[in-house]
Amino acid sequence: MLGYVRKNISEVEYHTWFAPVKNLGVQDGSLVLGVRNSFAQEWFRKHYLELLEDALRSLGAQNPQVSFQVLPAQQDALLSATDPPPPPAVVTAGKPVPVIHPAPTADNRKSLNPKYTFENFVVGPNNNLAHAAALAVAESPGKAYNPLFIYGDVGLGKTHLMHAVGHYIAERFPEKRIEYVSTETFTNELINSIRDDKTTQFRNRYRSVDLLLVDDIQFVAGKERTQEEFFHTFNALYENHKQIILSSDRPPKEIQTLEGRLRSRFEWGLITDIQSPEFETRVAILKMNAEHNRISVPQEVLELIARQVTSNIRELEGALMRVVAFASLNNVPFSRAVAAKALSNIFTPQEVKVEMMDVLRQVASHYNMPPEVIRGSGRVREVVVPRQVAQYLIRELTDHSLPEIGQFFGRDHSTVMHAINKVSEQMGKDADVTEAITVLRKRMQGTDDDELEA
Ligand SMILES: Nc1ncnc2c1ncn2[C@@H]1O[C@H](COP(=O)(O)OP(=O)(O)OP(=O)(O)O)[C@@H](O)[C@H]1O
Repeated sequence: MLGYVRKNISEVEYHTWFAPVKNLGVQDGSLVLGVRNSFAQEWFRKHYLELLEDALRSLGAQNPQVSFQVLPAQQDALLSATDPPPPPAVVTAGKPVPVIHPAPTADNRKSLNPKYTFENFVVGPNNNLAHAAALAVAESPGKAYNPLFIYGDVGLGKTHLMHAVGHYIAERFPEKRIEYVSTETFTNELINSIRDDKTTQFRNRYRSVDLLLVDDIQFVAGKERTQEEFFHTFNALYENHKQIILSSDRPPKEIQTLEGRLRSRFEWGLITDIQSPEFETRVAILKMNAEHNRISVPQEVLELIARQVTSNIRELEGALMRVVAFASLNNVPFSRAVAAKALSNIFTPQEVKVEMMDVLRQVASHYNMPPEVIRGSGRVREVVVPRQVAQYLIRELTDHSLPEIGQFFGRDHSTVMHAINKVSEQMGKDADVTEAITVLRKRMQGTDDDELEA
């Protein structure tokens, strides 16, 4: 099947998407393929389903069916070495599928962040040109665009893309030498080599690589000796058709005090920029991040975070981690209100309107039962009381009308009215109901700082 697929798509696509796929066997007449996350799952459904079915047809299948299943995370860069190991195996049709251990990190990859791969890079209108150029370079290093110059503001994925090219080449050509260096490190190493009389070693090291990735090249501005050295490194690599990728916060023509001969070299290949991601891309990045950390965060919470943090992806990821840490430390479920509170230093909490779903989730968590049960048709007291509490709090904390609340619970507005009256009567008399209302009200209005921050 893979042979068929490979003949029909580019090598880059094949390596990006198909190399990590696992065969999980046949289930109910459908071939199940394991993919790394729900983003990949959607991508496969959209772009490769027909191709895969054709591949099966070419092998004689009459009515080919293919489905995709998200594999448990294997090696996630966001998890630290001390995190517990991923779940042991996926069980499909009764048979355990062994977990595939990642290949040992090759020496030439040690300076590359394992998370920064093409697969983990969300493509949107803001970065699709840079992404396409990086893929082209990864496929034909030294031939497509040399150098590739990627520029953009802080935290928008320049380093990620550079490393992705590095991983891609390292996987396909393990013998190739790859060097990733920040301009600052390059400068410091040069200074040390001059001090220690080791400039020959320094030169040999950088001039003998197959792929040189240099981050933040704008910092060569005003450093004459570094520019001189880099000029010779550049020439040596370029003449030998070795690939160079440079990142910067601005295009070459805007780097002040950059020697003309270097500037013109930076412009020889392709210059491409990365812009700030728009809302949908930000949500997709957050979703992917949450999945990598094996945390299920409701869509509306991801959207709230994506609306608040708009320009820097590193900050966007930081905001998600903050919300996750906050919810887990305070042992409360994810909700827009909790996210707003966790991020209250970034924006003011009153900007966030409490939604019916938020209230329901908080009530469900308080009573330790699934939200659907509270919203369902059960009539036992254990369910009726939380339902009435939820309706009471929704009326108090949101702008929704009785009919709207009724609709949310699949009931009539008079039932909601009855629930609200009932809870009002019990306040101050029934200890459990009084406590539930007090605790939940505080939590959602964000006034119990002491409790949440303790
Ligand atoms: N399109 C994307 N999809 C998924 N994650 C992304 C994307 N773009 C950026 N990131 C993530 O955002 C964070 C910041 O990205 P990166 O370090 O590559 O930014 P940068 O542009 O090199 O920033 P700086 O200018 O500070 O060096 C990283 O964790 C990276 O994985």
